[in-house]
Amino acid sequence: MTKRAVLALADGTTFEGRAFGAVGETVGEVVFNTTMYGYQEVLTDPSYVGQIVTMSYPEIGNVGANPEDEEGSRVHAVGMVVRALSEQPSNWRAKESLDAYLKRNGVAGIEGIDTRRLVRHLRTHGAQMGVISSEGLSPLALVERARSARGMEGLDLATGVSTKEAYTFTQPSPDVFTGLGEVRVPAEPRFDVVAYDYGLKKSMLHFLVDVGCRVTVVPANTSAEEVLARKPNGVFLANGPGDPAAVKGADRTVAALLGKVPVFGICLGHQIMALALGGRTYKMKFGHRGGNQPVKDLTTGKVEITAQNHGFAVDDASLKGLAVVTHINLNDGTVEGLAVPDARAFSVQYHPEASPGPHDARYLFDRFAKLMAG
Ligand SMILES: NC(=O)CC[C@H](N)C(=O)O
Repeated sequence: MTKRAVLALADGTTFEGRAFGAVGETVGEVVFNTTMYGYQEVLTDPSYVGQIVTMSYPEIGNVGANPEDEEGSRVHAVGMVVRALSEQPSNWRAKESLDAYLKRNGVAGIEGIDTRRLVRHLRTHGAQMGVISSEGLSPLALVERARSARGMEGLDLATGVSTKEAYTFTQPSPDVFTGLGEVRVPAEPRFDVVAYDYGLKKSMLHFLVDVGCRVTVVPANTSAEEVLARKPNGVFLANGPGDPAAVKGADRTVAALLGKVPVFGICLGHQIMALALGGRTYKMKFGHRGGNQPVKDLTTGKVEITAQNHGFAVDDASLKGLAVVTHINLNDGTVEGLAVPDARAFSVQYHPEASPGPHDARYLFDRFAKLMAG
């Protein structure tokens, strides 16, 4: 039996649909993702903590869910909005339907929504707080609830999802992804890398291993001294949820590492690196989420199609004299990458590990390996 559900936005817009996944109520920032596949990687990416994800592609759930495609240890998004939910998964890797998967993870979804209208609305009026509820409250009461919910700015969510203990990671990408022979993993690791876990995606670790790293993952609040005491060949700054400027002490810690060891940052890691250099970050109107964002590598002139998931960005002007902008987004001109050659440090706002998305930017992991090889 399908239950009626409502999606209410803080600006007063409401949508009616049917509940799927866990029944109940959830509050989060309503954002949209334009990727056509990979909804399970999206849902389990810890960068989506506190967010309700709208998939702009209309048919979602077709390939069900399976354990290998999880990027984090559970569903981290707090809600999901889709147009047409497929109840009959058709894929040899599927273990359960998307509906069952969300139920088991305790996350609420709403289907039957005009996601084209919703996405256009968010694009025009900006990402905003919203509520999904199947508890029979009036849409007006739900709008009130969305209005009084706290937004993303100033929220340190990374510290909460970071690992509590350090651990070592040595597994290359699973065969299902490398079976085409495109990746040759060195027999022996060549580099010891410390990875700061701000809410990392598993694929990043696999890709580091693929280029010859033995990775030690450490909690977000690990001091620079502790990291340097491990004598790593390089430090990796991972992705993560929330406002980069709110991650406690991270900018000072990274500032203390820059110049002492090669550094590579992705997404939240990139934003934290910019802050560590003295730059600024700001909240975007609706962010970039999807697998089709064009980015130009200014160092080679090449354009790559990239996977992205971010709601904050680095302020270009704030980097003047502090770092070189190496990549820009061709849709809106925002900063997509920076480098500090003297410090052997670089970072990108987008996701070279894709998952989901195109693999055009995989070369960046090799770039990091080359930097460490000296
Ligand atoms: N994927 C990420 O690391 C996201 C970074 C940050 N939370 C943002 O929204 O911009």
